[in-house]
Amino acid sequence: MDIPGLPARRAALNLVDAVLRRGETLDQAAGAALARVKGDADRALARAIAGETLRWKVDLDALIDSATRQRLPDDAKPRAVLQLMLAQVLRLETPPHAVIATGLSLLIGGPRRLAHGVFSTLMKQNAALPGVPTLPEDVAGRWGERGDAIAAALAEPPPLDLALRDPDATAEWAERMGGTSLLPGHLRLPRGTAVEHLPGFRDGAWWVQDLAASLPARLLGPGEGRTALDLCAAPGGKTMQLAAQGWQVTSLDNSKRRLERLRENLARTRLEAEVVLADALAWEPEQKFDAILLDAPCTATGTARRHPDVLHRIGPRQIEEMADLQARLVQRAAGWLKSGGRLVYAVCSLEAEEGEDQVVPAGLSPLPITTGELPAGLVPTPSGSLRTDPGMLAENGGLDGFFVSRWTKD
Ligand SMILES: C[S@@+](CC[C@H](N)C(=O)[O-])C[C@H]1O[C@@H](n2cnc3c(N)ncnc32)[C@H](O)[C@@H]1O
Repeated sequence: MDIPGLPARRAALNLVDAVLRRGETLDQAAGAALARVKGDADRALARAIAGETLRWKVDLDALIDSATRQRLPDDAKPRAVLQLMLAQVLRLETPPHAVIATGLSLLIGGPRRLAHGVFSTLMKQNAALPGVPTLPEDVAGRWGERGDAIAAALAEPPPLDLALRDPDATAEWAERMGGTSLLPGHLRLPRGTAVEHLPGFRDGAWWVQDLAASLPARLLGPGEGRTALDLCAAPGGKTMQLAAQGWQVTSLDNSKRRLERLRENLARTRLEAEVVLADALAWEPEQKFDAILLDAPCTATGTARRHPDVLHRIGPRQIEEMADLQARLVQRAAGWLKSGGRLVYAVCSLEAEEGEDQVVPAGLSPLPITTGELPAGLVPTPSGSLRTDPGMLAENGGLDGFFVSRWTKD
């Protein structure tokens, strides 16, 4: 018989292992890792332990190394268990006795004694984490001078952002839910707010969408019945925005499972789109579009606040692979645009290869983004694109990292 709380800790260990050793995302790993954990609360606990462990891993390792005479190998199980134990005491305020009972049960023999010794030493020393997580060295190198501000934004999970189906009702919803708004149609609620119990969820009055993620569709403006292709559309955040903005939307994605979520989202919000399951690298449309939104698959490093796994599983190989796929998708999309049409390219990545370094596709020219189209505090780049990162708008709770360009066919 497992002691109470042990399945959640074992699941957290498996989640972290799947990220660090197999390069899976936390979401991909969740299905198998959480299968044996009963109850929403324990599943949420397993995810929280794994998330905080990955968010603070460099600092947790430094604490562990400060308390061992001989450095534990990176892949040693006692190190992995100690990371989880420390994350619980130092980040989730779990009492040490509960952490010891559940943590040490994941080890046997010498490793158990070793982990107990290291943990006790650190507790006696009142070990603490710094105010801001230390970025892994390669990540800090990539993010350069913005690294410190971004790291500061990673210290806590982000607030909850909602996109409202009816932007004219923003003030009404803000008052009803006690949130703040940084743009019409945007509502920000405190972090940890449980989504399903909020008013308006069942009626489809809103959907969860980070402020930065809401900007690409806004940059296509009102649709007035014209056609828009949402390429790489699932689970449909931007499809819903485009439909709500009056576009006649075709939503394409190559993931059947994710398109099912898009369909559920459309049904809940009572918005419409034609849904296409296809590979954008092979598909050919019957007619051209007035607007195309390419929210391309990417490394998603801009979402590190919510998905701290990206701090550990994204490197030059993944970035290059994605940049190459994005360039091919952009080139195909450019050919499907009507003359005078607009193409918005977006990635939730902080990597220049996926953003600033992507070239204007042949046959299109830049349609610069203007300050007036953005929330207060954000400005376009000198070349008229938009670059956001989690360290921006810090006093308002930050936003995800995105890169967005807008082009037009002359
Ligand atoms: C960044 S996500 C899209 C998020 C979505 N736009 C939203 O706002 O909810 C990228 C999507 O690209 C899809 N994708 C990846 N490669 C694709 C391809 N070759 N053809 C079509 N869709 C693809 C993935 O299944 C994923 O749903």
